[in-house]
Amino acid sequence: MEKADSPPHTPVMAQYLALKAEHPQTLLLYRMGDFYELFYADAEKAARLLDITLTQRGQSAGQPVVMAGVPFHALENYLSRLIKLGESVAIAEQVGDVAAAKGPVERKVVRVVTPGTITDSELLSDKAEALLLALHQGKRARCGLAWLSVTQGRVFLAECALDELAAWLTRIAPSELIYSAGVTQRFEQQLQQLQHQGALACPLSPRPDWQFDGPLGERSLCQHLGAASLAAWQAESLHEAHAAASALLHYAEHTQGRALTHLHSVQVQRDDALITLPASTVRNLELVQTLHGESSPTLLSLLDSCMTGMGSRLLRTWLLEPERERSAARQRLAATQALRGGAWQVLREQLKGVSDVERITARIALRQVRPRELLALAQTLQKTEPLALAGQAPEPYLTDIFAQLQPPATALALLQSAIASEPAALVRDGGVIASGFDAELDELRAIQSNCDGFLLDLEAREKERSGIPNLRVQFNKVHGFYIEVTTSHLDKVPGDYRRRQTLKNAERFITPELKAFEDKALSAQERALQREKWLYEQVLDRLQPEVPRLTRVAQALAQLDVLCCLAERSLTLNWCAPSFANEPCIDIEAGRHPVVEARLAEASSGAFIPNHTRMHARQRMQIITGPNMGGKSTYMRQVAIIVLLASMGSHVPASSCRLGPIDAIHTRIGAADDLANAQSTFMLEMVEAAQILHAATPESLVLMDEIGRGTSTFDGLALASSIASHLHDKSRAFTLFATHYFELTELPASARHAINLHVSAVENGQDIAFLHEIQPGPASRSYGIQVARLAGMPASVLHHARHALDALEARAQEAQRQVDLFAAPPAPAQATPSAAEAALAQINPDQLSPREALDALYQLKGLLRP
Ligand SMILES: Nc1ncnc2c1ncn2[C@@H]1O[C@H](COP(=O)(O)OP(=O)(O)OP(=O)(O)O)[C@@H](O)[C@H]1O
Repeated sequence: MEKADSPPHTPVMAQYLALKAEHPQTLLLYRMGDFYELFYADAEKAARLLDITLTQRGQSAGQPVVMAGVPFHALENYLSRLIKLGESVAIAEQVGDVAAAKGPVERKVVRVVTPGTITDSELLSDKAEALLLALHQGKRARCGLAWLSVTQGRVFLAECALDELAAWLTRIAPSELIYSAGVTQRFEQQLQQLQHQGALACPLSPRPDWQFDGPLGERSLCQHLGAASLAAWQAESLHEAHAAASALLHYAEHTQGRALTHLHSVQVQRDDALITLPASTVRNLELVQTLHGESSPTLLSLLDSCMTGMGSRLLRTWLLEPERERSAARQRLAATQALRGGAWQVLREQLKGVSDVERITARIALRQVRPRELLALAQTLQKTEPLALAGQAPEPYLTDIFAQLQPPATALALLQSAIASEPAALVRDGGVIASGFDAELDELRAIQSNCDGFLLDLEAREKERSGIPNLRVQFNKVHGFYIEVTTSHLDKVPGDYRRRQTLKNAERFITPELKAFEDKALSAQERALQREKWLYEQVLDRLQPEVPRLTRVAQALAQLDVLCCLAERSLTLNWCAPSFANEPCIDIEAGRHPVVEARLAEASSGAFIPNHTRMHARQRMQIITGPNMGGKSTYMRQVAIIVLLASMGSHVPASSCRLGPIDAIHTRIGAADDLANAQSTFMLEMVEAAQILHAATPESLVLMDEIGRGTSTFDGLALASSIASHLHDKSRAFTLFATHYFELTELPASARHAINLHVSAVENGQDIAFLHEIQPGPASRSYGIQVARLAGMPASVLHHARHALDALEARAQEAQRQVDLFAAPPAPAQATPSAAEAALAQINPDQLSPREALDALYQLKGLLRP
């Protein structure tokens, strides 16, 4: 911007540019009076994004200064819009003394607001966590992950193989991802591809490579935990994750402008500890988003009746991170069962209006908390005290939760005595500290409030002294205190009056007594404000040691809220408690799809038809046939949803459910074209199916819906039959396989762990009615033309189709030739060895002298020549 021969920048612009140089990737909002200004390219970008006016003012370094600004009081509104657009914003405030400054007043970037590190309640969704994730490209196709929500104070670590990254990223769903600028180009492309595919819906920012320093990350984590090693957290050997943690902590602290003193725990997530839910499963089962990207109706939207944002966020985590080991699920079920007795109602009533203790606590630790948040915290802590006492329960998990609810007494007492009952929004406005908390503040305030009395008294005295009946003592911001005398009485003005201002019909005066009072009153106001700011900082200091206790209260509130929500949902929706078995099984009696059931109830369009599912070691595969619209997809999804709900420790929509160990839920459903990546529907279908065949184990649940339909009939049929055989023979996963290929119904004849099921429908003349019942055996036919009729297809087309169908069926019968789709294929032909390979096979290296070895090498090389 500054050319060699151009004049230098103005002092203000020089200061701005120095700050901007430290934040090149970030929009810099630079405080000037009542505005935050953006300059040059930032201004142009902000003008575009926020639709604010771009102006030019003056010149600096010989160039016009392009700028755009937002009023300081509307900052939060503009920030929230920028963050939603994925932008990061650095805020430079005036920190120096305006009066004392020579040249521009000192400014500093006090915080950087980024999508993954926001803490302001106004900018955060209360139902979802804002997570910052650092990703490290490790050795041998391993990745290190470290993530945190600044408002939670817990760091998560994980390591995974590169090909599992998509599933991890979908599950974590970060709001912002940082990675090293030194990763390979291929790695970076893969990340961008995940972003295109929707597995990663957040901004990606490269950070300097040196910040991804494993040993440094390990040391920083130890420091935060106050421990000598990470062994107690079983995190000492996760070197790739340590490198990610190093960048994570560096970045998070950089944005907050201070150390994260409230980081108190580290949790390692292992890929074998959680039930694998690949991105496609989360999408296909519409767990947290519909296929159209809306947040309702989904399983989460149906499940979430939590009273607090903390509860909603925890519920989402429980749903997306079910553990393979079932002790947590058992614990939650037992607690829910105890609450179902009636306590849930009372407790939920008390949880109403509870503030977001988790976020407020983090903001205390970061010293960003606002007065009204502290008031809300005090009110909540007051509530949790009786809650802790009321909730005596014989159930161990609940007893634990209630014990944690006991609020820290000192924190509560401090907040109650320190914070005014109706504090101003910001400390700088004053009126935040309660009266009675600090004698000096009370005294300064007394001077202000005695003001009115003194002025009335002075007015009366001056009226009497001067004999001017309409004399008035007043105050305005520009001229301060004055005595106003109308022109007609000017002759009576006493000699010690000094003129301050002349108006059309009056003169304004000051007296020595009034001047002395003015000095005292104005300085009292200024001093009271200073005192309040200081006291507020003192309160924050005294709250710091309480942060861990407050965090535990927050966690207990969140858990209680989720458990009460699960109790309420199970009663309202008539769900049953699942049980867990050690042997492989999925045994569901009268299962329902909860979201479809709710939709039917809402639309009053008939009752949901429950269906049973019986799968065990000797019955692992169901081949499901039947008409379109018959309910195959619904049935398969309902099984997966019930398995997932049971695994997270929720009741389930069924009359009974018994579940063996499950390590993953894989789904291959539907066909959404991936236009962004120019992958055809069929290609995508095969990619997903291939991933499943590689990953599925005998403890996995696999849903395959109409695999192979994206290509020609023979190709599709051939692929579908070989995929089914692989799942049955090799993976031996619990498989629900819905298909329109009748030929596949022959599989159970040769595959002893497979059975045929079909969805029932009845035909009445040309009409068809779906019964939505899963019944044994294959479907007799597919009713495609009847469904087309239901869809409103013109009668002439249906007539034509029916004729064509008759002809096709007749021809098929004539040409019927048994093809055994499931016969084992001959072994792939062995290629005959080449001359070089044959010669090589003859060589025994142990019997060769060095000379002979060299000769052999030349001979082999000779054989390679064309
Ligand atoms: N068990 C059930 N009880 C009541 N209604 C159901 C049931 N199962 C499905 N339905 C209704 O039938 C509709 C179609 O179901 P679904 O999409 O599962 O059919 P499908 O057999 O998979 O069809 P296609 O083969 O065309 O994909 C659902 O939207 C739902 O309204």
